[in-house]
Amino acid sequence: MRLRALAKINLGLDVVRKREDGYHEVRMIMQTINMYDQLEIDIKEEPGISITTNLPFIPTNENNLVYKAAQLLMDEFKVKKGITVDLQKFIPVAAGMAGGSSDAAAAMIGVNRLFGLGLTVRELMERSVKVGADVPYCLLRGTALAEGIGEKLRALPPCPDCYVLIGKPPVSVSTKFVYEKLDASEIAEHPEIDRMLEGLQWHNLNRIAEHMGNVLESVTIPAYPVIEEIKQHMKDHGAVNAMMSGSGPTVFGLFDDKAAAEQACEALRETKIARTVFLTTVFNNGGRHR
Ligand SMILES: C[C@@](CO)(OP(=O)(O)O)[C@H](O)COP(=O)(O)OP(=O)(O)OC[C@H]1O[C@@H](n2ccc(N)nc2=O)[C@H](O)[C@@H]1O
Ligand SMILES: Nc1ncnc2c1ncn2[C@@H]1O[C@H](COP(=O)(O)OP(=O)(O)O)[C@@H](O)[C@H]1O
Repeated sequence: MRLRALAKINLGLDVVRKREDGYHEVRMIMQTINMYDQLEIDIKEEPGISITTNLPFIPTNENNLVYKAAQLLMDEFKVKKGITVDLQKFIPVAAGMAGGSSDAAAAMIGVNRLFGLGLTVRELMERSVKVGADVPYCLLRGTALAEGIGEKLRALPPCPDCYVLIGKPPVSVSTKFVYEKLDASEIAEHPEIDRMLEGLQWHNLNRIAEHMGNVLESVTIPAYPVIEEIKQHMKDHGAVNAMMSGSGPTVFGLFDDKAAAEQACEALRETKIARTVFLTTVFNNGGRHR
């Protein structure tokens, strides 16, 4: 069975407070984009989970989020057989795009279908937060408000169609490191998530873009100033707005004009400040995972 694991960007990311257990309560506007990893999942007679991948530096053992997600369901339902998973990664790793979380979500969809477990997407979402805070959203997809640690989700009116330019500098960022460095009581400026919600309600891309903000930039950008350079480059080349996604270091720029987006993409490639440069669109089909 072949499945696509789609990447996300955070159109807005606010941190409300730090909890006793170290996790942070957030208010985020999530958006799925048309950039994806591909999973080929099949049943094998012998028990166990065997993972192969095109990237030599990511784990193929129980540290892979695909392994964790599949094992969670296979243990609960006492599945006797095993699975093989071939994971073709195209989403940048440790980039703030939820690549691993989305692979985990796809693995849960796959195991549920292959073994006929009969769980609804909602039931998978409830279990998936154990694998990672972003996994429930990766199961839901589309435009959504995420609260709690990211697992309390409300589907929102879809983000207006637009072009999304991705630029990832050649550095990797650990989500844990960024949250640990953030002082939640000292956030200078909180993004106006409610204004963004209005923008979505009115289907107004400019209104949404105007209020984009990510409090984690205050940790990641001082560590990697190249992020600011990429943002500025996108804005100078016609982006309606540009911002860091999640804990970074990936920057995305939103464009309402295809020609401008293509020119900005070419110009960013030429600078070589970003290693991965990719032009895509927002994904709003929702519904069925394929
Ligand atoms: C920042 C965000 C924004 O969408 O995404 P990424 O940059 O990772 O893509 C998420 O909040 C990341 O979610 P996710 O990557 O699933 O987090 P987890 O694996 O559950 O947690 C990794 C570490 O981040 C911290 N963490 C995570 C989520 C949260 N709400 N508060 C936290 O403090 C915890 O220290 C945890 O040990
Ligand atoms: N399926 C997976 N794909 C990518 N990384 C994974 C996966 N499973 C576990 N990891 C580990 O998780 C770390 C962060 O993964 P990733 O999901 O790409 O980060 P982010 O959520 O910031 O985009 C990596 O450094 C990698 O070692």
